[in-house]
Amino acid sequence: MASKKIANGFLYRLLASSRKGLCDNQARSISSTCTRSFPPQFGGYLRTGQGPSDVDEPRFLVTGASGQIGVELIPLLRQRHPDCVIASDVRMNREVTGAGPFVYCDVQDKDNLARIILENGINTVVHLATLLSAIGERNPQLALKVNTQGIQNVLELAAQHNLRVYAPSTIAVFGPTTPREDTPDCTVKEPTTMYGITKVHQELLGQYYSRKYGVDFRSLRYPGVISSATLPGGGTTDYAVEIFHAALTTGSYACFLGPDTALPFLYMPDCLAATYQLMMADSASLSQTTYNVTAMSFTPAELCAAIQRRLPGFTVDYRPDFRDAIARSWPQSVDDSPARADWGWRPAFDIDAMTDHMLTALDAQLRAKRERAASGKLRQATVDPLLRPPSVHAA
Ligand SMILES: NC(=O)C1=CN([C@@H]2O[C@H](COP(=O)(O)OP(=O)(O)OC[C@H]3O[C@@H](n4cnc5c(N)ncnc54)[C@H](O)[C@@H]3O)[C@@H](O)[C@H]2O)C=CC1
Ligand SMILES: CC(=O)[C@H](N)C(=O)O
Repeated sequence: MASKKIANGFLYRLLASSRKGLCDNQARSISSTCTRSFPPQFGGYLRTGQGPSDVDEPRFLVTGASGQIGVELIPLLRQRHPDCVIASDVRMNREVTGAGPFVYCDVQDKDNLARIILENGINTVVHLATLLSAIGERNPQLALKVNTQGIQNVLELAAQHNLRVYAPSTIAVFGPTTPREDTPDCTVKEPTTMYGITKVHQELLGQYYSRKYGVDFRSLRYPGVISSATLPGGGTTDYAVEIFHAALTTGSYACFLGPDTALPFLYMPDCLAATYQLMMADSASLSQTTYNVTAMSFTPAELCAAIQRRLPGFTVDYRPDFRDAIARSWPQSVDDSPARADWGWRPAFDIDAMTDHMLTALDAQLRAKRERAASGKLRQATVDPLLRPPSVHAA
């Protein structure tokens, strides 16, 4: 055991030195060869827990589980890893809490986080707790606190207890000085929002803990995520979800972005597929800790036209507010070729496939809601979390 640790420490130094000269974000996670140990001089509560990382089966703690991504990622993880997923948040969401264990966890409270992790034999943290871009601009101090303290606590505990960490990043790490078309992974990152600043901090910190302590840290830089199960939590890309609800309820929508503000997007089944694929990927295949992923790019006017082709009476009027300026500081499209090359990422939904499926899924939900309201019963719709349409990006 001792000699294995020394060998790993040596391997770590060797890898670290051979990585000099690479772009930071291209530097390979040392966890590929050093997943189960970290430098022996690391102190604190090292190895006082249950040693959960000695078992192969992942045991997940998901923070921020009541949000847009968590509500759909939790059922997928529970389907694949029965009895191995604990959801947590500072607010309850019946869709998450109703179907498995849920604990209250404010990610700013490191002791409580540590207690949940150790008492439940957690070896993998899926860190989703975040304040998004628009809500973050309304309360930048809170966004700074929650977003930076949360990831710092998670990574510290990961180093101390040998946990794997998946924490999504965002296209909000890019800013007005970044090339806006086909934005690569490794480029200028000078965001203008507090959310973006905290996510650059997260990306760099994850990379640092990976290199220095061997933490298996992985991240996807999501674009706007579109989904039908729950409303998004206060971002700039939320219009692309709200517009579908409006199309099926009132038949008109007041869009807070201008008609020609293009952004990249992912439909939730693709987001879940990418997330799970990266989390389960062989670490030897990963050449960086954070990857761009994308499936489509469109403007509000293009999305409106796609909906109008299916619902001809639908109308949109444009009332751009501060979120339009945020959106215009982000990429219009991103280059995700490293994700495709390293772990075989391929999206399945383009704008038409996504629009068809969103309208069908939301319509079914609205009907079910009306039926439930009429009968006074509570029933949950079940969806296949990794639903695939006829492949549109097969090449
Ligand atoms: N939904 C999207 O379009 C995108 C999401 N992402 C990333 O995906 C992750 C999840 O995002 P969403 O689910 O969309 O966000 P969301 O806003 O829907 O959910 C975030 C959750 O975090 C919880 N939370 C807030 N403060 C907390 C605290 N102190 N302790 C514990 N929980 C707290 C909230 O209650 C909420 O349920 C985030 O890291 C976000 O940056 C990245 C790009 C796009
Ligand atoms: C792109 C994101 O990170 C999020 N959806 C937001 O708009 O803040």
